[in-house]
Amino acid sequence: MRVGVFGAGYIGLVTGACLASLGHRVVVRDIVPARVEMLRAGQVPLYEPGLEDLLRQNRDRLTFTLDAAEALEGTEVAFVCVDTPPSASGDADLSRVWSVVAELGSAPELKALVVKSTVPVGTGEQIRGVLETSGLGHLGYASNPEFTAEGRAVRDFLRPDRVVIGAEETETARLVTALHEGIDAPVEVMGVASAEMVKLAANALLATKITFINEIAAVCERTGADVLEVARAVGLDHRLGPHFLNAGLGYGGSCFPKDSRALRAMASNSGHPFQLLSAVIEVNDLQPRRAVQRLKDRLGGLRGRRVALLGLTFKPDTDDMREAPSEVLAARLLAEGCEVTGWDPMARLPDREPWTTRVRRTKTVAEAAEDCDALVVVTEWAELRDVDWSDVAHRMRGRVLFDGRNTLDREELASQGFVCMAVGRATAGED
Ligand SMILES: NC(=O)c1ccc[n+]([C@@H]2O[C@H](COP(=O)([O-])OP(=O)(O)OC[C@H]3O[C@@H](n4cnc5c(N)ncnc54)[C@H](O)[C@@H]3O)[C@@H](O)[C@H]2O)c1
Ligand SMILES: O=c1ccn([C@@H]2O[C@H](COP(=O)(O)OP(=O)(O)O[C@H]3O[C@H](CO)[C@@H](O)[C@H](O)[C@H]3O)[C@@H](O)[C@H]2O)c(=O)[nH]1
Repeated sequence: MRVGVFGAGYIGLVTGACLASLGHRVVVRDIVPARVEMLRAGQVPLYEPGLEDLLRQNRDRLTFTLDAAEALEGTEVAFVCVDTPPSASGDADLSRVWSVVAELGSAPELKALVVKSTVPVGTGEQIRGVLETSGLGHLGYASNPEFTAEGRAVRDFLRPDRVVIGAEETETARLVTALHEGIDAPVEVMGVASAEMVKLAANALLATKITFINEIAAVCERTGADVLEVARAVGLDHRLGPHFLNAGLGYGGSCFPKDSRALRAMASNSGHPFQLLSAVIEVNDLQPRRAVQRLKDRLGGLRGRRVALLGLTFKPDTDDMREAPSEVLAARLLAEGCEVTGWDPMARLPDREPWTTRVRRTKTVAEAAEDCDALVVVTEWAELRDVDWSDVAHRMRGRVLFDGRNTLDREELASQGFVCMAVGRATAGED
């Protein structure tokens, strides 16, 4: 089939490359000239494991354009993969989705519009109404939410737990199902509103699970229990499962924070105060702040202290800094009068943020740690396992290591002289 993909970001590029690998001809359209030029030159404007190879292997079936008409020429299905960031009110900003809808114009071969972007429930119905009034009522409409996680997006797309297709007409559901031929996963076909809700509900539940274990961790710290032991045994209950029970510095990224706020706003708009979700959002906002407070207590104040943040991205294996807990940590530490250094192998730092200009970024962990009072592991990059920690310890003026992801071997670190703080666990290496 010939497919047009609108948006060449994380989801658009992964969708385009994966659909091409399934044998479809794909035109990817973006509005940023530099992005399209890079893609045409065979470069990938973002880091996602496996994506560059997949784009290269399928370049015969993939083209990139700035021109909406070119993306629609001969196209049977148009995918909307544009960003839906939070607006000031917390509601999702759908302006980019509406831009794509406005661009559809007359595309004689177009059979269906498929929205992959995460949108509030009811968006599909609104779009269908607009298509109807603009003479495009013959187009099929589907919601096909995407569940890939960054860092494993290609694998998630090609081997998902399920494919969700929301469509009101059988023909559209059949068309979108056919596009996924070659993917071995259950296909759940349902109404458009339900499909839109599945995406928001899944993200909210995952965010709640993380927040729940972070709350348990806080109680563990006060009572002598160890959250790793607790989470492991709790997760063995097949009704609960072991996933998303890693206590840490809070969830970040382009989805959980934005989608939980959007679901809360949507619920409020419908007259239902989603109190559980409000609590999740509040607890998560506090999580990195709590870590700064603990560090302050440990160091006896933060003014004049030097602290290194190890890992800046919201999670490993991505360059994405959207809503990364490191931002709050850096901003808080700077506000408390610390000097802050930062190490990350991949982060694309937003150059307009005031905090990024005040954090000295280093190429190695050892450089970041030079003369520091404390280190904070913010992102559990695999590279941290290969660090020569005894060398790092000798470069520091203090010995505190706050493992914000419970990822390092704290007994070994303690034997090298570190005072190893953790989330939901006792501090190791105290005299
Ligand atoms: N990133 C993820 O892991 C993920 C996972 C599942 C769902 N989603 C959802 O998918 C959507 C896209 O997320 P993303 O992370 O890929 O965003 P992104 O910001 O990485 O990419 C969006 C792209 O769309 C382009 N764009 C904006 N307006 C356009 C237009 N009118 N026509 C064509 N292109 C346009 C932007 O220039 C940008 O390149 C969001 O709704 C997000 O919530 C994201
Ligand atoms: O046990 C855990 C698991 C995750 N996190 C944090 O949660 C955030 C999100 O992690 P993850 O879910 O792995 O990454 P995303 O790429 O944001 O993917 C989520 O958001 C996407 C966008 O909607 C969805 O498609 C995915 O299914 C969903 O997992 C990160 O900051 C993680 O550090 C924890 O703190 N503890």
